[in-house]
Amino acid sequence: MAKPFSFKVLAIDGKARRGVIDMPRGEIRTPAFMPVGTGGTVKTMYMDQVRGVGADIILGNTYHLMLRPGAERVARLGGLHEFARWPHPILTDSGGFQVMSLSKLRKLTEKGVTFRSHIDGAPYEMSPERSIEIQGLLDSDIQMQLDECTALPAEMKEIERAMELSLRWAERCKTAFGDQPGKAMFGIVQGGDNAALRVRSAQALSAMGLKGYAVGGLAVGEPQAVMLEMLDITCPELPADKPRYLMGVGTPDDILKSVARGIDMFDCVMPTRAGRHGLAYTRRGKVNLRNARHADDPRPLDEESDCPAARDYSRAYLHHLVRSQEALGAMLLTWNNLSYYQKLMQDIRAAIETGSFEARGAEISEGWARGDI
Ligand SMILES: CNc1nc2cc3c(=O)[nH]c(N)nc3c(CCN)c2[nH]1
Repeated sequence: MAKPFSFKVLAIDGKARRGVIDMPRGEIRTPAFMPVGTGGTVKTMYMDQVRGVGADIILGNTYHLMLRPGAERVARLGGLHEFARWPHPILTDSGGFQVMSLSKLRKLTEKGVTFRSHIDGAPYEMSPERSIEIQGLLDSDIQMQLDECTALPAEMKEIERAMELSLRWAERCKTAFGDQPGKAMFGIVQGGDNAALRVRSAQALSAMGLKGYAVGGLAVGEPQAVMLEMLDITCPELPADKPRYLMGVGTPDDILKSVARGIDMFDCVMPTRAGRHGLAYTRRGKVNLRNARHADDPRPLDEESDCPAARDYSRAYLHHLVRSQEALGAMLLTWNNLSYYQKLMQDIRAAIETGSFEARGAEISEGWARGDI
């Protein structure tokens, strides 16, 4: 690997950072939003469209790909980039979160987690070492440690146990990952909604000198205020010269407020999942195309957008597609939503560069509040 992994902070506005991650497969402009490509596909999108809306990196999932088509098979076929025809960076989640939220009959021990596939019930086990091995077979550029995400609300003792286990697993993942200059392994801060545990987790992970840090254990049902409070507590404990990735977040409002607290990377199924359910994200807020009020509306979603899905199709047509459950409905709305999310990130990056993040954020939020005429 010629080029090693590097992160540079180019501008700071308050606690918001504009940066760039440089990797052999390309650069990642931060703050960045990663479209979720769970099974090696960003559902209903061609990869050149995903690139076309401005995504620099997508997310893949160890859990899904190990079950189907299998990590060794993807490796035999040249790795995930070759398999899915996405030549740019890919971040893969480690599988722990997905095991706990999707699989059946799972058993968690110090060694790792054993579980049965939600697809065919076959038995599997996932240790920190196996998770890193699978992410290597996928040829993932940014690999996540195996962790245990505690569902909230939870007792402090339970949160503490999972946080400490995740720290031990971070050490094992660091050892298993070894020294791969062109790739990165990120640690994941746990600690639930408990300030002291969050600080302990962040400090212990920082001491491991990893290339990047995720804030996990959030967006699991807690109020936004609690999530933001945990960011206020956690971000200052993480190295300022390393990327910070808030896992599973979020709505456009979550993203604005989290960038303001020092987060650099996001992933969320919302834009893609909402697109498949008839929901459009626009600069004037959300539009539910299932609603009959759109049946005769000749206007596009956003005449000023540079995305054809937002500019060239009437709401009436989109309403028709959604009501008729036509595949094109999900395709156009997903395309619109990912385009809107990437435009939001582009606005955020530009605003931080010009020191106008707070004002621009207020303008963007007012656009949503004005609502869709
Ligand atoms: C939707 N909310 C949400 N919270 C998460 C926390 C973790 C978390 O604490 N750990 C890991 N490994 N993944 C998480 C994910 C999956 C991110 N694609 C989360 N998603």
